[in-house]
Amino acid sequence: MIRYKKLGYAVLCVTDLDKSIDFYTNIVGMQFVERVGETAYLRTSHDHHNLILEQAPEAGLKRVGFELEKASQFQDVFNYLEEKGLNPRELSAKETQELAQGRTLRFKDPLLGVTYEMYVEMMQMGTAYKPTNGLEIECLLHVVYETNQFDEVYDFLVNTMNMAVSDIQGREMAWAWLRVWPNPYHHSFAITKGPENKLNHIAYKVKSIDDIGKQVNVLKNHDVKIHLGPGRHHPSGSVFLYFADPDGLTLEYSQGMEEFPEENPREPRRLEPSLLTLDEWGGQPGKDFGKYGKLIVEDGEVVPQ
Ligand SMILES: CC(C)c1ccc(C(=O)O)c(O)c1O
Ligand SMILES: [Fe+2]
Repeated sequence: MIRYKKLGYAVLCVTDLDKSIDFYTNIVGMQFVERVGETAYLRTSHDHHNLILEQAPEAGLKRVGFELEKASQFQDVFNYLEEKGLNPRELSAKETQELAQGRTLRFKDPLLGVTYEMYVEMMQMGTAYKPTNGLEIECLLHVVYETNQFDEVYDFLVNTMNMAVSDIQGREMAWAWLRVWPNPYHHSFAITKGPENKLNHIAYKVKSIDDIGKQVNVLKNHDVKIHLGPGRHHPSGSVFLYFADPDGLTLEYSQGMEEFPEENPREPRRLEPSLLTLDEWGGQPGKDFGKYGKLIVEDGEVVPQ
């Protein structure tokens, strides 16, 4: 049984690392930690990193890191993933030291090829996170895929990765919002049915509604494309704002998401597939919403679409 502390970090491949470091610090509000060669570490908390940016020929999502609830659980999770045939690999001491993490394992999503990592004891920085531009991010909140293997990916995330279902959408399910139980947030992962296997967006939780309002003006002043928002999602109840990073990847700022108790959580709901479910305030996503971002396989291959 996997028990998660949280969705800890994502690794994004970017085509111009300097430009992306500038964007994720000065526009998004993350704090730069360090750059080692073609890899940059950024944080939104005491953690050493909550986002890694890697210079690459194509933009997309390469890895997702989950922090386990307890270090004592690490070996059991390793054994469980091995039993499931996922071929986990424990990182060497050199690799974990580079990452500033304790014991860490990696395995590939058998359907989509993205690497998942489970780690414990990420190094805690001596100073509190200080937003670079005054907009306060609290954590990486969720990763969303579009997939043409919806039922299989759903089955894997729920029955193998042990994610809990918070809500689904459609008569024939076409959206699912999943939480990394017992972490309380409504979803740390979501999937939507579509023609491709790709990244849809990643979301960061901001501290207050003011951060969303202020960000609208920051984005306008810097000519950054706003895809949708501000608006309110019906599933999680959060207020959101979506915008494009320098490679066109869709990022979300989110505030006020529903939190679930560990004991006796409410049942998942089957929600109507309408635009008003996605935005109660009636917004329509721009044409580039969720359009860019490959799912990148660690050894360099791109997963077939
Ligand atoms: C991608 C869509 C528009 C979506 C829908 C609902 C929520 C939520 O309830 O929080 C999201 O975060 C989304 O990204
Ligand atoms: Fe989202």
